[in-house]
Amino acid sequence: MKDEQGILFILSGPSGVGKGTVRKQLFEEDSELQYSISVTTRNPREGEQDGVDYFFKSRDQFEDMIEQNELIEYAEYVGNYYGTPKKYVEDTLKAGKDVFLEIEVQGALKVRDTFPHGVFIFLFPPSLDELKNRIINRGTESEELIRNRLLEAKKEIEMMDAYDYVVVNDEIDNAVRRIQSIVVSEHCKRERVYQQYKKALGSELL
Ligand SMILES: Nc1ncnc2c1ncn2[C@@H]1O[C@H](COP(=O)(O)OP(=O)(O)OP(=O)(O)O)[C@@H](O)[C@H]1O
Ligand SMILES: Nc1nc2c(ncn2[C@@H]2O[C@H](COP(=O)(O)O)[C@@H](O)[C@H]2O)c(=O)[nH]1
Repeated sequence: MKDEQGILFILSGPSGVGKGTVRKQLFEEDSELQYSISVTTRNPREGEQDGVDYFFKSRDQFEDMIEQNELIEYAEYVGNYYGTPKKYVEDTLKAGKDVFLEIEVQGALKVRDTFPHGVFIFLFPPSLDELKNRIINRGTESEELIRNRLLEAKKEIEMMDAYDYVVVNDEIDNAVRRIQSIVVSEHCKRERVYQQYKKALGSELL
């Protein structure tokens, strides 16, 4: 028996740890989760598409969305805004489907306030050297931006105790398997709660 509401999963962690890579593989293998596409004011990277990777907006457009209360959370991260559209998340959860966010740490902590039953997963690098190598080798940021993202990473890693799960992204396949196990486990927990209620209320629920 499934809960009426879907479950909100939040994947977070420092820049370059592999959130996007792991999320893409997870979605190739798991069609049950719904990805919430974020809004950002940063410029598209080569190959990124509006409405697929992000909704790309100007700062004015983003600030209008803030004023109109259209975002569950937003953060200013290394000079650009990033935010999660409220309507898509609320409607999808209400329809009983699980929603998956991939966002940075300041924003994730704000989501806790409005979705205390969300499942917060911190993706952790096998080492800080490896984290640095991954950002550098991705080749999408200038040296200055890489330095700023690494400075943020240190602060972000300090916040990992606020999460429900920490998943090490040593190998992509391993990290995906771990997240899939979390998804299954969270469904089982909710199933168990339902069974307890069912037992307590007896035939009224049947
Ligand atoms: N397990 C892994 N082993 C080796 N390389 C990896 C692994 N996971 C991701 N990578 C590589 O690390 C780089 C950063 O990955 P990715 O862009 O997914 O990180 P991210 O956490 O989404 O970063 P950002 O927050 O900056 O968007 C990419 O070049 C990706 O191919
Ligand atoms: N607080 C939010 N953070 C978000 C959101 N969407 C993405 N992100 C995170 O921003 C950084 C930088 O992303 P990049 O694409 O420029 O590398 C990264 O940690 C993303 O996970 C969001 O809606 N809210």
